[in-house]
Amino acid sequence: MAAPAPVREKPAESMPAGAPGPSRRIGAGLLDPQQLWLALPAALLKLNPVTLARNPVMFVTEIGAALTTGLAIAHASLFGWLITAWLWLTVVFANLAEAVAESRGRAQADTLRGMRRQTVARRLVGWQPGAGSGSYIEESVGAGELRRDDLVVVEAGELVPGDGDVIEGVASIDESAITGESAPVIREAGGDRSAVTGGTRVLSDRIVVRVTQEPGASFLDRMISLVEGANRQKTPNELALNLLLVMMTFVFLVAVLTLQPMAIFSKAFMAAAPDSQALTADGVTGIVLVSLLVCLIPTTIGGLLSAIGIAGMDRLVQRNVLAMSGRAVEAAGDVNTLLLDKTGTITYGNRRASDLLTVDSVTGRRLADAAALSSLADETPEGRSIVAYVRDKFGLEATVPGDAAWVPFSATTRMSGVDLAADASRADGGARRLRKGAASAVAAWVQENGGTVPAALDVCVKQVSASGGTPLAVAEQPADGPARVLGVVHLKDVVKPGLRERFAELRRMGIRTVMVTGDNPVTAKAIADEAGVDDFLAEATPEDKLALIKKEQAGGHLVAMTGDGTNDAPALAQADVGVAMNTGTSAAKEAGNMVDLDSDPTKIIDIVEIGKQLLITRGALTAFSIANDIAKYFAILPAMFGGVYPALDAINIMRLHSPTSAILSAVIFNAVIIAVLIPLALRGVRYRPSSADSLLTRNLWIYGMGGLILPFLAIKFIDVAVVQFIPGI
Ligand SMILES: Nc1ncnc2c1ncn2[C@@H]1O[C@H](COP(=O)(O)OP(=O)(O)OP(=O)(O)O)[C@@H](O)[C@H]1O
Ligand SMILES: [K+]
Ligand SMILES: [Mg+2]
Repeated sequence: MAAPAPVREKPAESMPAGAPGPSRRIGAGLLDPQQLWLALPAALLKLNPVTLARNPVMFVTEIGAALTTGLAIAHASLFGWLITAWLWLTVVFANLAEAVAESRGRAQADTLRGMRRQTVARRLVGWQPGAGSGSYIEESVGAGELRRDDLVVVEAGELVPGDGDVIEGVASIDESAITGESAPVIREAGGDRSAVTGGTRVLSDRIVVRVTQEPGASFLDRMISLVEGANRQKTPNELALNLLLVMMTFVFLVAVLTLQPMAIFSKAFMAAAPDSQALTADGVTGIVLVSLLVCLIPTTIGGLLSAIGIAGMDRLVQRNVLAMSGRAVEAAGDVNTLLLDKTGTITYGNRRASDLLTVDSVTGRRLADAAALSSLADETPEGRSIVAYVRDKFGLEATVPGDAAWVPFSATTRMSGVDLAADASRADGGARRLRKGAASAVAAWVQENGGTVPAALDVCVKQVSASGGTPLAVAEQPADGPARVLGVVHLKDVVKPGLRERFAELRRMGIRTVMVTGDNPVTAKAIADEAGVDDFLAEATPEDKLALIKKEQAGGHLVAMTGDGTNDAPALAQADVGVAMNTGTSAAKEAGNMVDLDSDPTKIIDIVEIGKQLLITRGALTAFSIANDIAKYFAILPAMFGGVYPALDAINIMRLHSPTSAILSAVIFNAVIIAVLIPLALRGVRYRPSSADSLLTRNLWIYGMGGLILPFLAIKFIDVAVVQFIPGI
């Protein structure tokens, strides 16, 4: 088997824009008028009151439009029909915003669905690791029939039939169908790069995969429903804002209803004043009241709210991040602390044996033999690399001894090894126990078993660690004597490039980066310095990682965690934003609430920016919406009652042509502003790295003031145009 190629290298600072693949399609945020046109049928379907009822502001607007339609039919007037048309347009524009946001995902969902081809799976029955070919049977089944824990074999040229973890073998895999990245990636048994995704293609070698999905619940299925926004749940923030909008709508509804007697009263008055006939015609009072209500309720934000949320998710998908919950996207906007796993996240994650260092009088051969023997059943990449290194360097072909009890690696013990029974066929055939692992764990094991730890171990460990390598101490215990240290294996890994600049950027955004690793403090420090993180936690067990997150959260911080390993899973689940590397294990991907298809730890910067932008866009458009409703109040009220209550003339600052033109202009503005703001809702307001608070305040001011001033100018302008083009208004 060929030596595994390094994981694809990928500059961390730039995304290859426009690279092929399903996730990079429409230019981010740009709204092409054709998109609006194509989304129109979907927008019209959304007029169905049952669907619209989920959006209370627009639901009330639709009821209003239905009412004025009835009134316009009963008492036909140009004014009545114009208002009715613009009220319906208001609802259609709001639906259009949501439909356009959804349509961007739909195109991608179609591409993905095309990939969900029915493949044939080669299911293994009765298979055991290392089993010979006669001991199990292979059967062909449709990929759709695979269940969790089924075992399948996939060979070069075949499609992986379902999501799962590699449990035997190493293969290079083409994941471009999912990630849009054409360079093949390595997937291998045992380590943190074991997850494979259904629909990807094995390019070389042969792997056995344990299926981790139930039918219909694959990664691809989840990705499809995600990009379609099919079962998008409202986030807690959205629900809170929605509640506020409902309350405002209710208050204005009551306010407008209580105007009804006043309106009737003023109608009697106005009937006496022959110059203001317009508002006294039959049916007009109802139309005016509905117009007033629709202008006062927060239609702008009510119409754009859901599009803002969908667009935020969509922006993530365009950067190859799949967010499983909208809540996580919002939390990302407020993150203060970022924890990163070392191996596989900050480094490429293929730790390989590169040297052996003996202590005291131990011979290199003896250390090599012990290291290889203790690794024979160690299916981690580290374990396999040790066997391969010893074979290549010493020509030693370690064979599986008859009676061996394997001790598998665990992140908690940080050791692995084997207990060998006496074997006369070997030169050193006595029974013995071998261990390899983190130096502190192995040293403790040696002491527990009657041995002493030589000073030379510390020297070797420091030497390896100082270079950023991972030292694995190797020790043995003969049946009749104390345990002793044999030496150290140097495992090398490579730090991903470009991290330093990106972590500096995070610092500017007010986010502290902390590397957490199971490795020793010296290695951790070397890698932390090289990568430029703010802080690190070494010799961390999965429990330590979890505890660190809980501690940060107890201090009121929102925590993001990026990781790839099964041992990161509890922490990924606990974090407010848990980003799993796509190269990682299924456990990690299931625990987190986001998956980065590019496995780029600095992607969190984009995620945070998108989260902040989402929060700011929503805040800004809410401020704008409420401010411009206030302005409309000044346009309509004086127009309605100015003739009856001359005192109202004081607030009639707009001096619009006539009561009817004033009301029509306000309704037109109210509808058009939704359409005008669709691109902004989809693209998000401009974002520059700086603290979220000051940004939010600044935007609230800009959009609040803008929302207050703009309607005065725009309504005045529309009024002039209306009078110009529609005589008799
Ligand atoms: N196959 C193995 N056999 C024995 N010991 C190992 C093996 N792999 C790793 N170790 C030791 O256990 C320690 C913890 O490894 P683990 O992969 O759990 O780290 P981690 O917590 O995921 O942190 P990171 O991935 O950031 O390095 C390693 O630093 C190493 O000393
Ligand atoms: K409004
Ligand atoms: Mg790890």
